[in-house]
This record gives sequence, structure tokens and C-alpha cells, in this order.
Amino acid sequence: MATILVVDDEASIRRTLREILEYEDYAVDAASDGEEALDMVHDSTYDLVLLDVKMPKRDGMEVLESLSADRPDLPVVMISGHGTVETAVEATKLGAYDFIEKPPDLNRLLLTVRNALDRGELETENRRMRQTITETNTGDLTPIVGESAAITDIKETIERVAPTEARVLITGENGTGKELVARWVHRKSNRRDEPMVEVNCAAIPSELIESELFGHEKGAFTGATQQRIGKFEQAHGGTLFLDEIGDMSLSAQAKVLRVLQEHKIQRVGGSRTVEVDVRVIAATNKNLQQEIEDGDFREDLYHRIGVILIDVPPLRERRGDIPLITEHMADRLARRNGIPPKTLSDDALKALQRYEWRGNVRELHNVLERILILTDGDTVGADDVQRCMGPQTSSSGPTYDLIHTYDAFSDARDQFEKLFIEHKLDEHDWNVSQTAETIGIQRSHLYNKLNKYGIERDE
Ligand SMILES: Nc1ncnc2c1ncn2[C@@H]1O[C@H](COP(=O)(O)OP(=O)(O)OP(=O)(O)O)[C@@H](O)[C@H]1O
Repeated sequence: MATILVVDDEASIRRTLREILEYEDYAVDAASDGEEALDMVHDSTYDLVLLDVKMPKRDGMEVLESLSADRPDLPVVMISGHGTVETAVEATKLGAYDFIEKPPDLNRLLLTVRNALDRGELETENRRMRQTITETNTGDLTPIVGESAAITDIKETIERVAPTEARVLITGENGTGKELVARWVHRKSNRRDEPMVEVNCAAIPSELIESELFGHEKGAFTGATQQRIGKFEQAHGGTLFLDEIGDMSLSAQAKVLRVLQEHKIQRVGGSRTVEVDVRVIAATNKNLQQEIEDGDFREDLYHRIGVILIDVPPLRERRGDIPLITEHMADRLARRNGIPPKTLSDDALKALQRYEWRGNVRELHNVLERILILTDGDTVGADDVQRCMGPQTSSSGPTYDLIHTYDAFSDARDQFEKLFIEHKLDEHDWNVSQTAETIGIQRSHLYNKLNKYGIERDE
């Protein structure tokens, strides 16, 4: 049974979350402030922390920072009230697994909790595996599924390159499988019993990246209350995966270059030099040649990291792999969601092959999860795919527009709410009571939204 720590200064939220989670058979402890929470985490083994952003004394962000430093394996989900959603989004960039809004929506809460626990388990599992893996035991790492020429080529390159010490640069759009390739290079390398440490360079603010990579001494800067070991040191003997390296600031690039030349680091605020033996694998979705031309990426660093180049093509350029990948994922997803296994008809697989998949394999994974959950019966047909995906087959459509038009989460959410409400009203011939009932909100709440977004019936 997983044990969850709920941290919130509001007793009513603590009570609600406890009731919901205990009903789902989780064991729940609660803390009413950050100080108490840190003590409790120190003294017990929790599988997940639900952490309020705004609290008196130590607020959620401070507690998150402490937890990320001391217990990086412990998943943390932020709970945000009105007006703190942006902070919560910021927190996810700093290592929180996800965030939920108050008052918590039951389905979203349970899905987030389950996913966060899965992730925590996976990480614990990965750590355990690192110690025991032998070449024949490839553990639980997802295989690279596909028989297209590009994927076959990538698998061959991995076999050839992994056992060497060569640095590898993996390029490709988001969600194509770059991280999976990196994990296989490590898994098949002679360093497989040592850690593979990952740094997402895009998620770390530029002023923190140095301390993240090289660590810092106590008192090195305001907020450096204790010594911290950086990722290079953590990866000593193993592999350091620099994800989204194209987003690293020029000053951090200069420092990484020096480490790659000298195999030594200095913690921020420290004077001692520490030798590090690390193999670097880097990945980016950016065109680094272009970044070099624009003066945003150092050419000398590019040559250092890119000894072996692996380009993972977009899924739409290897549509032949879609049925294989889908079938592989369908089994795992059914098991994970506790639903009976389902077969996809040939027509359903063909329908999936026609989409653009701008989010690549990750999007296919998410869409498939939705299809499997929403479809009754044991076979998924082309009509089920259509129903869950909508008819769009190109790089347009409302979702794509939403994602690409808005930068701020709140703007995209508002626009989505507006479109959704208009669509549902149309479906119910503008009967507000019926629409409110179908979408599960109070009629008065729906009227508020109509006012807020200026939604009116087109005559
Ligand atoms: N060929 C494949 N076979 C099976 N699963 C795959 C394959 N390629 C990717 N996946 C799965 O798709 C998801 C996305 O892959 P991954 O995280 O490696 O992509 P990425 O290119 O690193 O994404 P990003 O650039 O957004 O970080 C993962 O769950 C991964 O296991």
C-alpha cells in the first residue's frame, strides 16, 4: 500500500484529500506546515507528497527545494489555490512531478496520484536495477520498437557505439524517443552498473544551472544553506545525460566545455578540484548548426559532444512503425490502467497511421491511453479512433492551435474553456441547464463562464 503525505495549512483540504485517498486504499498522513512536513519526511518513508504552494512559515516552494535536494526520488505534486497556478507550473519546472488545483477535482487528482506513484516506483526500480543489471538482464527498459530503416539503423548504431567511450549527440523533435535511445546507449555500455544521471537543461533557470551541474559549497550564494553535490559528481563512473542541451546558456556551455576537456570540476564557491569520470550523452530538439550560426551555441562544444550523431526521425516519417509501437504500448497501457487487453483492428491501426503526430511517440502513447480507456468491448475499431481523435489529420486543429498560439497556461486554459463551452452549448441547442448538467457544473457557474468569455448565441 502506498503512503502519501498531504501538506496543507487548510484543515478542510487535508480532510477532503485524506477521505478521497483513504477511500482508494492509500495510507495517508497529514502535516499542516512545511516545517512539520520536512520532519515527517525525514522520519518516515513516503511514496508521494501532496504539497500546498502557499503556507505560512515555510511555503511549498521552499519545502520543494529541500525535498528535491535531499530526496530527489520522492515524487511531489503541488496543490495550488486560485492565483498560485503559475507558481505551481514554475514548481513543476523545478522538479515537482505535477500540480493540481483547489478544490481538487476527483478524477484529475486520482490520475495524477497514480501517475506520480508509478513514476516514483519506476525510479526506485531503475536505481535497484542499476546495481544488478548484467548484459543479459535488460530489466524493464522499454525496447526501441520499430522495423523502419531509420530505427534499424539507430539500433545498430547503439550496439556499435554503446560499449565505447564516445560521446553521443541525439537529435530529433519532441517525443521521438531521444531519451529512450540515451538510456539504451547507457544500458549497453560498460558503465551500465553505474548511474545514468539526467539533467534537463531547459527546465533549470540559467542562474541555477552551474550549481545543478557542478554542485556548490555551503554559503556559496544566498540560499545555499547546505553543500550540494552536482550532477557531474553524481554521475561519476557512469553517464551524464544532458537533455535539451540546445537550451543551455552560453556561460554554462563554456563551463561544460572546460569539464569535457579537463575531466575536472569545481563546486560553486569551492576551491577544490574534483576529478570526474563521466561519459556525456546529449540530446536536443533544436537545430544546433542553426544555433551556432545565430551565435547561440558554441561550435567547439558541438564538436566535443557530437562525436557520434544519432538523429531520431519524426514518427510521421516512419509511419510503418506505428502498428508495431501501438501494439506494444496497448498491452502495457491496459495492464497499467487495470483494464482487459484490447486488440486494435487493422482499420484502427491504419487510421492511426494517417495522423500527423506532431508530438510523435509520446502523443501516440497518450492518445492510445485515451482510446483504450474510452472504448468498450475488446476490439478497438477505426470509428473508436476517429471518435477519440477527431477527424483532423494535419498539423492544424484546435488542440494544435491552442498549444502553439498561447504561451501562458492561463490563456490557453481560458481559450479551451470557451471553445469547449460553445461546442457543448451547440450540442444541446443552447439549453443552458442541460449543458450544465452534462458537463457536470452548476447552472450559475456556467452563466458566470458565459459572461466571463462573452459567449453569445450566433443567430
Ligand atoms: N521506438 C519506440 N518504441 C517504444 N516506445 C517508444 C519509442 N520511441 C519513444 N517511445 C516512448 O515514447 C515516449 C517519449 O519518448 P522520449 O521521452 O524518449 O522522447 P524524447 O525525444 O526524449 O522527448 P523530449 O524531447 O520531449 O524530451 C516514452 O514513453 C518512450 O518510452
